[in-house]
Amino acid sequence: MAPSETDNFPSTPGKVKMDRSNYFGRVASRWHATASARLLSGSAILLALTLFVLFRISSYTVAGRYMTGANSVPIAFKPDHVWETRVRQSCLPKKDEGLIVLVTGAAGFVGTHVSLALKKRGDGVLGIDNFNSYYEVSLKRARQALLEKQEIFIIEGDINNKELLKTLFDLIQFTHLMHLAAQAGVRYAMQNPGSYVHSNIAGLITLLEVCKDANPQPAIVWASSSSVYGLNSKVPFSENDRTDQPASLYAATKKAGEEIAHTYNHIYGLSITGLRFFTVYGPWGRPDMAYFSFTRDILKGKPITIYQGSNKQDLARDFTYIDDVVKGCVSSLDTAGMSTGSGGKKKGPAPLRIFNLGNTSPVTVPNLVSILEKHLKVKAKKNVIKMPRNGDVPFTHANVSLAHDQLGYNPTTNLEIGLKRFVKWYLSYHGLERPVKSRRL
Ligand SMILES: O=C(O)[C@H]1O[C@H](OP(=O)(O)OP(=O)(O)OC[C@H]2O[C@@H](n3ccc(=O)[nH]c3=O)[C@H](O)[C@@H]2O)[C@H](O)[C@@H](O)[C@H]1O
Repeated sequence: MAPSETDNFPSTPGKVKMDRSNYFGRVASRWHATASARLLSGSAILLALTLFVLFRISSYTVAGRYMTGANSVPIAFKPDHVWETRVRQSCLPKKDEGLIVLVTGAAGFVGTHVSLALKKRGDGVLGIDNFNSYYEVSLKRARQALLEKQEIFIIEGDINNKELLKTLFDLIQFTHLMHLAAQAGVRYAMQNPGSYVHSNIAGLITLLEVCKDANPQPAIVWASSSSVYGLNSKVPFSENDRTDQPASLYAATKKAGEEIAHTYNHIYGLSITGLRFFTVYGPWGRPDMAYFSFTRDILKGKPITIYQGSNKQDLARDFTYIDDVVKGCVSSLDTAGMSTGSGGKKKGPAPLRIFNLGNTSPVTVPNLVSILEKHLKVKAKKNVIKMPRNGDVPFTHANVSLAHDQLGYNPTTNLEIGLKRFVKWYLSYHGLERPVKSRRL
């Protein structure tokens, strides 16, 4: 029977339905055409099978030794002598009473800076990072090289790998966990929601499970986010303001993390401090953030998109410089107080804290762009559009009195100075002495 007209329409856009009878006829006639063709097809199948087996073996070996990617299932982990020695050396404090800190997300922006600061003052530091490809892996590798120069070892592994974490905690008595590994980015949550659940919820729980079983338990400091304030309109944001109206899945996972922290503190006596970071920026920063991607595009002469709120209001952020945030992190570790449990059992109440780490002076996005234009000596091509419904909030503004009182936190870097340092780093990292292809201001 002749095929009807509709049979030849694509079933899915881009996929064309095959005329099966003709297809098999064509394949059959080709198959019987010559003996050499048969031989060739046989070899191709054999080659494909060999390659498949080799690929399976090699991916098992690599993943088995070093771990798996962000969304894969962790598999067996076998440490060797060299690996153990590197772990022990990295964890060795260089001063009496030095902390021994496991830093998750150590190849990330904040993780790199915190690891360096701790090592510099003589603490033992071990990093763990899964080197996922959310943004340029080359930047994470460059940060890793920076840490290696200071004898900080980063284990390539995922925080969902419980076996790997248990191996580490059996090997080393960590006094503290600085948990900075996360799926960051507010808007990306609409594209890849699963990665937020994987890292910010499942990964956090895996870590807490291992910490509560450790003996002694470490004290934990971890990165929450200013985004938990969501649609809260009371300014400046204080720690006891509403955080039950998240505007993005990213914010919702960070808020969930705060509740999960409460549970583990309550049941197991883990000392836990959550830090609400306010749009942290600076050298070695994250390419997905506005100040970084704007710099890249302005230098390339590409237009940048600036979002505007309702009634054409400019969006504003309490941009916070990395050095100030690092001081807040280190001070949080120093003041964390002990976990009280052992063997999975709580022995008494332990600290449970939340702090804002912001700058206390919001700056609008157009102002951020003006400062960048000045430092880059290039005029930006601006495309101003209404803020899409993408999880963004109109503004953030931190009240940091609590962190000031309890951590001695005192941010001192304004956006003008912080961006100047960032631009200097950006140009030298990319080997650009001064902007090229630019329209001078
Ligand atoms: O404090 C946090 O907890 C979060 O801070 C950061 O989120 P945000 O404050 O959203 O920073 P960022 O993306 O740099 O956008 C800055 C501004 O530029 C605007 N923006 C952005 C992109 C663009 O193309 N145009 C634009 O106008 C945009 O609308 C916004 O007004 C971290 O990424 C996040 O991981 C989390 O840590």
